[in-house]
Amino acid sequence: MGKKILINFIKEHKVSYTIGVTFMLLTSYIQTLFPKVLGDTIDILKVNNFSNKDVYINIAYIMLIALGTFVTTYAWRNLVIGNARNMECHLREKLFEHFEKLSPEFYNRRKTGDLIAYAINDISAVRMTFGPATAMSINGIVICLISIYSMARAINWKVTLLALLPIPIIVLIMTKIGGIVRKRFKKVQENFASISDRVQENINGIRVIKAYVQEDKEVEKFEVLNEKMSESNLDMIRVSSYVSPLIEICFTISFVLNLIIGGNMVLEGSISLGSFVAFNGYLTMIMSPIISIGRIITIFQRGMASLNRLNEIFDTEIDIKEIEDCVRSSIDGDVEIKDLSFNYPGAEEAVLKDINISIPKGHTLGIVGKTGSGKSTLVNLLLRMYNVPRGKIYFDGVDINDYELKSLRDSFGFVPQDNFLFKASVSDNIKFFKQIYEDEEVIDATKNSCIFDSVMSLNDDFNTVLGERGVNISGGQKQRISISRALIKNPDILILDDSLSAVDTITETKILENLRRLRGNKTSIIIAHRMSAVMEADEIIVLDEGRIVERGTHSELLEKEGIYYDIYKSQFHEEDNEFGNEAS
Ligand SMILES: Nc1ncnc2c1ncn2[C@@H]1O[C@H](COP(=O)(O)OP(=O)(O)OP(=O)(O)O)[C@@H](O)[C@H]1O
Repeated sequence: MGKKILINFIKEHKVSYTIGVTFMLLTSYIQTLFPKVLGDTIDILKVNNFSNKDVYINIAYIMLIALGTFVTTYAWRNLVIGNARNMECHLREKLFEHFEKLSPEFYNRRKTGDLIAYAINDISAVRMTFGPATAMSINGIVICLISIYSMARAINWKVTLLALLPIPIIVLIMTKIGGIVRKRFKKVQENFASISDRVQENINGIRVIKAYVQEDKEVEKFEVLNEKMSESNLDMIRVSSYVSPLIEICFTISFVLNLIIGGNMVLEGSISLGSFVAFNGYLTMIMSPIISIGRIITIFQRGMASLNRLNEIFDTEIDIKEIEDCVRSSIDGDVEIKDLSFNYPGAEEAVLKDINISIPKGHTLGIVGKTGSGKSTLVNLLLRMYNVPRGKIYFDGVDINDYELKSLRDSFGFVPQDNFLFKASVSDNIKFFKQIYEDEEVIDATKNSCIFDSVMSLNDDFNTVLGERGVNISGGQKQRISISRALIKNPDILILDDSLSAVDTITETKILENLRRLRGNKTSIIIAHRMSAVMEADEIIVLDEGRIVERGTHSELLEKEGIYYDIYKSQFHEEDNEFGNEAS
């Protein structure tokens, strides 16, 4: 898939690539004219009473060569290297698009740092391969071919081949070293991913780390990773450092051979001094691309390793798929769950068992139960965060799998348990960057979720920029801003997953009153640990180990004197005690 994206990109840009490569070939050709003109000039100057005109003509040639090299290099660099930058941008965009489509399950399995490394390092390594390394290869091959041919013409094939004798040895060394570099580079990338993962985790969890005084321990752990990273880099450098000196030695041998044989030929008069100078000019010219072979091979090896890593991600199937003729309309509000059982991918035990629920449009369902009983899993399935078997969940009589994902999820206003705020203004966090809402609507949403006064007391009220993950406001304020984000949508189905847990009981009562007023004819699902949040619901289900063990209205459940009754009693007993203590 990653390779396919690249091939398609190259096909789409074939015109600019063709023009770019043509200019590149032209540059290489023009560059190889220089040693010949220089040799000719020396032969002219060597003669007594040389013609000034001939020298001026050759100087003009040299100037033209410089100008030609400048113009053609400028053109190909803009086209080929420019295309490589565009390719990088295109690849990153595709990767991000792919990331957005992958299910939460994928992110449960992967390390964040790893994914960041894909988006930064690997894509950059691919760009280097298809930009500078490809350009250097083409340029090098052309220069080498023309130079070798010109060397043979300047002296002869025998001396040329003798001078080039060390080159196959150089290529062999390069290929061997390249293989080792690739393996060691993979290790570097893996270590980089671990480092970026740790940094990310530490930044996100800095409060917990500080609260548990774990800073020194974390620094120690980081040092171990950093050492490993440095070690793997040094391992790579240890091998790649051989490259330049080995090549230098090989070329020195070439020059010595050439000096002995070519110098003697000049002395014997079988070749002119100009031809000897031109020959050496070509040999020097070959040196640069041959020296670059090491770098080029390393870039190619890295690029291929990165492309393989990217391919692995691009080939990760988007496991939540839409059918072809999917329903593109939004949900009206009827929810029907039939005999639903669910296992997390790869898990043996079901976390939901034989769930049957019917929520007519406009009703409110309350869900309570011990932690880990499956409440969040149930609402996540309603949003199809995981695949749901056919015939288990229906909205307005239509199977969940028949809905277009966008229409399905757009019908919900979801406040997840681990609500998330962006590093953006309060207003943008509520609108979710959609400029379709009026300021009045933002204000109403905050009033209904009882956060308006708190927002107005912020430095820049609705324009106050929240810290990453909303750190400059309290947990309860964060929850209420997240509720505002759901309410402004006026969704067909509202889901609050334990979203009132950090709100005091008086504010909770106000928010619930507002919800009842606003959502008279709309469906709502409220998950809560505090019974006060679900007491008014049309139906309450009690989950225990993935099963519905009790259901009914608040008063029906109290009459049953089961789990619900026990939790209710314990909570209200606590509150009575609290009030009692306060009064005393
Ligand atoms: N991504 C996951 N992969 C595998 N198992 C999971 C995953 N998410 C949750 N579980 C497991 O599924 C069970 C139900 O979890 P869930 O989050 O639905 O419970 P919950 O009732 O919402 O709990 P809480 O009240 O603490 O939020 C738990 O045993 C949990 O360990």
